[in-house]
Parts: sequence; structure tokens; C-alpha cells
Amino acid sequence: MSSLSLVNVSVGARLSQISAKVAKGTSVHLLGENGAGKSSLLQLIAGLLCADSGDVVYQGQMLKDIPLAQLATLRCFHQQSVQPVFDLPVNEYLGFYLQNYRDLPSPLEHVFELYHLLNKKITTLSGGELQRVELCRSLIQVWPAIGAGEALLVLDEPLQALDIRHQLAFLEYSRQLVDQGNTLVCSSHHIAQSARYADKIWCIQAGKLIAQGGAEDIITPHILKRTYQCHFDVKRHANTWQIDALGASDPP
Ligand SMILES: Nc1ncnc2c1ncn2[C@@H]1O[C@H](COP(=O)(O)OP(=O)(O)OP(=O)(O)O)[C@@H](O)[C@H]1O
Repeated sequence: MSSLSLVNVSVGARLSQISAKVAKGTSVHLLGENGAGKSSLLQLIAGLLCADSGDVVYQGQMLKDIPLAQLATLRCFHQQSVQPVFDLPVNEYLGFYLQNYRDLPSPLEHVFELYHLLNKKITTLSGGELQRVELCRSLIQVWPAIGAGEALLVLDEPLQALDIRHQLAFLEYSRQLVDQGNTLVCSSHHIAQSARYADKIWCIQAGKLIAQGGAEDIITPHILKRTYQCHFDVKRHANTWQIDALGASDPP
């Protein structure tokens, strides 16, 4: 069953006639150059941007007909950059979102290694520390749905600012969440990590979905060149990928 269907969706000059399906319990990574439309598509999927034409259907219901309060229990949206406005310690900030939970769910505390950050003021965190707190906050919002394997996780550049250890910890954890039935749609500028961890990759170029499929079909020099206007050398190892960008001009 499809968790999410996009049917011929357009938004101004930002997205043009996008049609795709996301099965429940799968992960989709969006690749594309700056300004291609990845964030716009994620905002649309999260119900935060209205389509000019076409439909977004989530679990058999038109997304625009789902009350925001209900949607907020089913899907979370992690923004690409968040400026903290509250000068609060991290534990008090996250406490706003915990609702009926007394403590931070331990998998989140563990994956995002928040132990030593909990008493720090949120305004004093490094970029990567803030990213870990914000990812944690996004997942807390839908924690009951995650537990039931019913959540839709819409994450704009979740790997941004994370060091490599925290990138891998997040990617491994998101794989577990997807294997439990949750659905993940995220954007990424880390092509090799996406090739390794995504079930499906969507390539966005100038607001159009120009290619979609598994990594073995999509992560090719030809499709990456169409996506990024850049030449690539691609090598696949056992379960990792080596992807070298060779530059915009023709290779010698
Ligand atoms: N609120 C807005 N109103 C009008 N145009 C917008 C708005 N937000 C973004 N755009 C435009 O839509 C296009 C797609 O932007 P978007 O943020 O979706 O790109 P992106 O693929 O996420 O890029 P990046 O990799 O730089 O994050 C860009 O041309 C951008 O200038």
C-alpha cells in the first residue's frame, strides 16, 4: 500500500508536474543541486505548501483534508535551518514537546548523544549539536506514531552539520525506523550515503522529478550529470559507494 502519492503536482515555478508514490516502510532520499526544489517538495509532502494543481494523497486521504492537529501526530517536518528563539536549556526546550513522556525516549538520547547537552543553553550549541537537538525534537513530535510504525518523517537535510559518526548513527537509526514500518522522505547532499541507505532515490532538477528508482539504477554517471550538471566517477563496493565529482567541464 502507498503511504503517499503525488499526482501531477505543480507549485508555481518551484515544482512542475511531479508524480510519484512512496510505499509504507520505505525511505526516499531527494538529490539535486541548490534551488532544484527539494525543500519545496518536502514542504508540500509535509502539508506546509499548497499545490497549484494536482493532488497529494496520504494514507488514502487527500492531504489538504487532514486537519493539521491530526497531521501533526502522524508526520514531522525537520526544517533545513532553525534559529533558536528561546534561551533555554536543552532539556527544558525538548520538555515542551515531550507532552505525556516524563523523560526523553532513550533511543533518541542515545542516537543523538544528548546526555552532556541537556543542561546547556540551546543558544550556545554548535551547529551540529543544534542539528542533533532539532532532529530529536522532530522525532519526539510523532513518537507514538513512530512506535506504532505509522509515522511519516519528512526531514530536510538531516545530515547537514553532523560529523561522520553522527551521520552514520542517524542513518542506521532511520533504517531501523523504516524497517519498523515508518516512512522517511528526506533531502541530501551526501550522494554516497544516500546510495547506501535509501530504498529509493528521487533526482530533482529545476523543479522536475527527472529520475526515480533504486540506487543501482539511479546512481550512474549519466543520471548524476543530468542532476548536478557535473561529471562523476561512480564505483560500487560491497555495500558502500565511492562517488567522485570530476567537475563541470568535460573530462579529458
Ligand atoms: N517561499 C518561496 N517563495 C518563492 N520561491 C521560493 C520560495 N522558497 C524557495 N523558492 C524558490 O524555489 C526554488 C527551489 O527552492 P528549494 O528551497 O526548494 O531548493 P532546494 O533544492 O531545497 O535547494 P538547496 O539545496 O539550496 O536547499 C528556488 O529557485 C528558490 O529560490
